[in-house]
Amino acid sequence: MGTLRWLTAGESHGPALVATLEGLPAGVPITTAAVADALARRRLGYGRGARMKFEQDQVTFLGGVRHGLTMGSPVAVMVGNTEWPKWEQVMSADPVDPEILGGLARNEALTRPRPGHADLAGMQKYSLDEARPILERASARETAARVALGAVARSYLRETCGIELVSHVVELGAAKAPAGVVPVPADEARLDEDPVRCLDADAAKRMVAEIDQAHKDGDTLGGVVEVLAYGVPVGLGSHVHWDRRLDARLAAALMGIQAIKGVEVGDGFELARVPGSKAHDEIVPGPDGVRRTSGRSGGTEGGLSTGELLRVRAAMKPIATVPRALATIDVRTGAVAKAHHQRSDVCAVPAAGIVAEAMVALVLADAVNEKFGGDNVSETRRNVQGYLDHLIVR
Ligand SMILES: Cc1cc2nc3c(=O)[nH]c(=O)nc-3n(C[C@H](O)[C@H](O)[C@H](O)COP(=O)(O)O)c2cc1C
Ligand SMILES: C=C(O[C@@H]1CC(C(=O)O)=C[C@@H](OP(=O)(O)O)[C@H]1O)C(=O)O
Repeated sequence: MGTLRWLTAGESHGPALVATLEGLPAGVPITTAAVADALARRRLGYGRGARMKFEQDQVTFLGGVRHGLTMGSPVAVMVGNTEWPKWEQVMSADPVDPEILGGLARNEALTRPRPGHADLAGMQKYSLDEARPILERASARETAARVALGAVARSYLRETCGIELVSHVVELGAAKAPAGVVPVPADEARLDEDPVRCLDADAAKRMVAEIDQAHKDGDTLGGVVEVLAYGVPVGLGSHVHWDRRLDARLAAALMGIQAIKGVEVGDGFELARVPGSKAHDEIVPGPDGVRRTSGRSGGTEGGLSTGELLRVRAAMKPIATVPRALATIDVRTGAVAKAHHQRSDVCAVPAAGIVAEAMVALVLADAVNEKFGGDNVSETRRNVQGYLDHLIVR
């Protein structure tokens, strides 16, 4: 909707993912190391599959950044797959000798679509009789490209508005963190050290046990992540049209993450179950300006940010590649079969939290860019300050 544009391309087992981000001002600090750190956080998490251990993300900026600062030109970043040599023939852009391909186990036709993945509907839509060309792009490997751009967006938010994000896992399978656990940005290192990125030690233990049990049972798990954004100024997004609403933009961005099936803003669905007197955040005067007595709205009202803590949640369904494979058909014969299964994550909820942070960062960066503009971050900063200094109600 706003003024930033971004795209990703690349397949799960291709040579690399690429991502571009257009519309940022000059002067946003970003380095290869900062992006690599963000990508390393996405690979963490108890329950991830073998691939996360042996593969690395190789980061290369291809444009838009010079000596650690953006230049105002499109930022282009490449995330290389170190697994590529094993897939060079299977995923070659150019035709490969069928005799060579025929001898590769890796190239075996995937004709038994997995319920819950994009396999079957993708094959039907694109008229393909095997799932490889579908799953390669449906795979959440693509989220590495988003996280790379999210690192740039986060830096922009920090530099212009002092916005800081933090995410955590609030539910995993049947295990729940106690209500009211609200991390601050300074908790990030502690969260990243926890195997399930949960701040409550007892809940974290129960979450790990859930994953162990699922692993034993040949099963998979989903969960719920929460993203918090501190320092969001009042007035991002707008009430004037559906696609300008900040809550709608956040929901679309979170729902656009692979396997996310539900989004809540603030207390979300719970708000539907309580009377108005217990659903809203009362307005009171305070020494530093108007304040709210609670944070139920999650920091948006009428599609606008309120200046309070922004809080959104995303619910992830369990991984579709269930080891104890689900019923399907073989699309070439029509016969009843078990879905194809290779290595896979048992649970990727902690990683989904890092991806959710990136998506929230990109939405907020877009909304900040739209409201405050500027061709250099110093100009954006002046615009932010000028706006805050002249707020009609403070
Ligand atoms: C970080 C992350 C890792 C994932 N890892 C796997 C995996 O190893 N195996 C799998 O079948 N699905 C995995 N998924 C989920 C699939 O990408 C997802 O189920 C698929 O795209 C279909 O989901 P959809 O119905 O939301 O499109 C992962 C998702 C995320 C966000
Ligand atoms: C590669 C990543 O996640 C992948 C996401 C994914 C899926 O189906 O979404 C399936 C798995 O890939 P593979 O089938 O090759 O083992 C995950 O490892 C990553 O996050 O970097």
